[in-house]
Amino acid sequence: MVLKLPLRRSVSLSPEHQSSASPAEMTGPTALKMEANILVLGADGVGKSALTVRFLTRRFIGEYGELESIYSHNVTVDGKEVLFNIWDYPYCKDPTDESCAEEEKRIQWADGFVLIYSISDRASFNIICQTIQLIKAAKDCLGPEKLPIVIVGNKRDLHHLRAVSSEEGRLLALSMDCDFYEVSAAEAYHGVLMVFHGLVDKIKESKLVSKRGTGIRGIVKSMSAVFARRRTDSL
Ligand SMILES: Nc1nc2c(ncn2[C@@H]2O[C@H](COP(=O)(O)OP(=O)(O)OP(=O)(O)O)[C@@H](O)[C@H]2O)c(=O)[nH]1
Repeated sequence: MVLKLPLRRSVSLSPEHQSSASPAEMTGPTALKMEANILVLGADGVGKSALTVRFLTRRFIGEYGELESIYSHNVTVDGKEVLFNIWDYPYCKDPTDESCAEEEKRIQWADGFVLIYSISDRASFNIICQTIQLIKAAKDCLGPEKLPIVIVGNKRDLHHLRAVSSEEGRLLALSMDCDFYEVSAAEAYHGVLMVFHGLVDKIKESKLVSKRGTGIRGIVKSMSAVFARRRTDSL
């Protein structure tokens, strides 16, 4: 069965869209809505569509066919409405492939990242680390700054086929300074909900930190201007 989602939408990667789609708590009387662009990445078949559809519709339908991979939907998080733009995208195996050339733009577009592997597929786990490096490089964030990234081990229900232990997932997340969840999109909604709500919190935090950073830079700049003026006045 192929689910027809009423919430599909095409999102352009043009610069105008990038700026309007960044997470903004718009001020003023008109709106107080936050918008979050989320890129869901992972190897083929790990459950990117299943996880996304589970979050947005609470349903698991088994097969996802050729669904378009961008969804926009309003969800209430902690009593506030958030517009989620969620894009699920397969791991780029061949960097010469045309769609891979857009990878950097997709990363720039995103405010937060959900990196999925399947606990029954070690190869899908092995690519998580390099995907994080790719994101950090594209976001020009190779230092200690924390990017809103969550690592998700999906298909937890397949414990008899487990190829990656929970401990390995947790350790990877710890070493990469990311959050970690193990879920089953097939079996439960709550874990999936936690993933996206947790990510929204991270996105909010990172926005606050960058705002604060700008604030401090602004204060330093204006203080230097004052002192420079005093020095010239006293000459
Ligand atoms: N047992 C189990 N199967 C799952 C789970 N999540 C997804 N699947 C199955 O895994 C298969 C792939 O799921 P998709 O959501 O299409 O995976 P995807 O990562 O979007 O796949 P691509 O679009 O091919 O990259 C489907 O048969 C799903 O039913 C899960 O939590 N447990």
